[in-house]
Amino acid sequence: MFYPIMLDIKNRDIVVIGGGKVGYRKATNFLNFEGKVKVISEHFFTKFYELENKYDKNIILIEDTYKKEYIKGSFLVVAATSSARINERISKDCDDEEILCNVVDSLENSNFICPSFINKGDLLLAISTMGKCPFLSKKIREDLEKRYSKIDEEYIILLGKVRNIILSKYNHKKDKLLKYCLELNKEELKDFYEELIKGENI
Ligand SMILES: C[C@@]1(CC(=O)O)C2=NC(=C\c3[nH]c(c(CCC(=O)O)c3CC(=O)O)Cc3[nH]c(c(CC(=O)O)c3CCC(=O)O)/C=C3\N/C(=C\2)[C@@H](CCC(=O)O)[C@]3(C)CC(=O)O)/[C@H]1CCC(=O)O
Ligand SMILES: NC(=O)c1ccc[n+]([C@@H]2O[C@H](COP(=O)([O-])OP(=O)(O)OC[C@H]3O[C@@H](n4cnc5c(N)ncnc54)[C@H](O)[C@@H]3O)[C@@H](O)[C@H]2O)c1
Repeated sequence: MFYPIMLDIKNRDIVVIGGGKVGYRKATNFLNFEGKVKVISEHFFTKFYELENKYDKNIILIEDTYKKEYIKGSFLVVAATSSARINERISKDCDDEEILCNVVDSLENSNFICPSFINKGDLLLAISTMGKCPFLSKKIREDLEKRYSKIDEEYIILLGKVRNIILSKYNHKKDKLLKYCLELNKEELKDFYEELIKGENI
């Protein structure tokens, strides 16, 4: 069973082995969450070189065949080569070193998996099928993106501020007020925030 967890990967050493499209997707997500990513691969998908420009010191590309020394001391590993045999070996090496490992072609050899997700400011929605059908996770992600397209970073920050006022000043009717807030669009929520501050009509 895979337990959902939010992991702080800022400045943590993450090793991705395999520089193809799948390795690229995983590496990009780790970089966006401020991890330090080392990618080991015999060849690199061209878009990797754009990551070098964008993320500078947070990404290192090493053109080589996998060796165990590359994973030593790392926080997380992703085995994303096109060789099932090598991916399995990486998983065993990670077990020996007690490092968490995601193997992109084998659920059985993975002790963590990557969900599909939507991230807008401090809102994070993650979807997983426990590995049964990643394509369904992707489809649900796309549907949710359409459904919640109006939610953005500013809206979440504002909602956090409104909630703080409700909890501190109107705690006795917090359920009713929080429910009401979620019916408002961003502009209406801004007005409601002002009213809460002034203590009007609450
Ligand atoms: C969600 C997402 C996140 C991400 O990658 O970060 C993700 N896979 C995505 C896409 C995708 N993956 C595959 C296809 C082709 C269609 C198909 O086969 O279904 C597509 C669709 C596409 O690419 O369009 C093929 C595939 N995937 C896995 C295997 C191996 C196996 O099943 O054993 C194979 C067969 C490989 C082969 O050909 O041999 C395994 C895994 N893929 C997972 C995650 C984990 C379970 C997630 C869950 O619980 O749902 C898990 C277990 C491990 C992991 O990778 O962490 C990302 C969508 C991101 C987005 O766009 O939102
Ligand atoms: N989990 C997922 O989301 C998902 C999705 C699609 C495919 N897959 C699986 O992921 C695997 C990788 O897919 P891809 O499209 O990125 O493949 P790809 O062929 O584009 O890339 C694989 C990379 O691995 C490198 N490589 C191979 N052997 C190596 C070794 N011994 N040491 C270092 N590097 C090595 C190659 O140089 C290549 O750059 C596929 O085999 C497929 O089974 C997983």
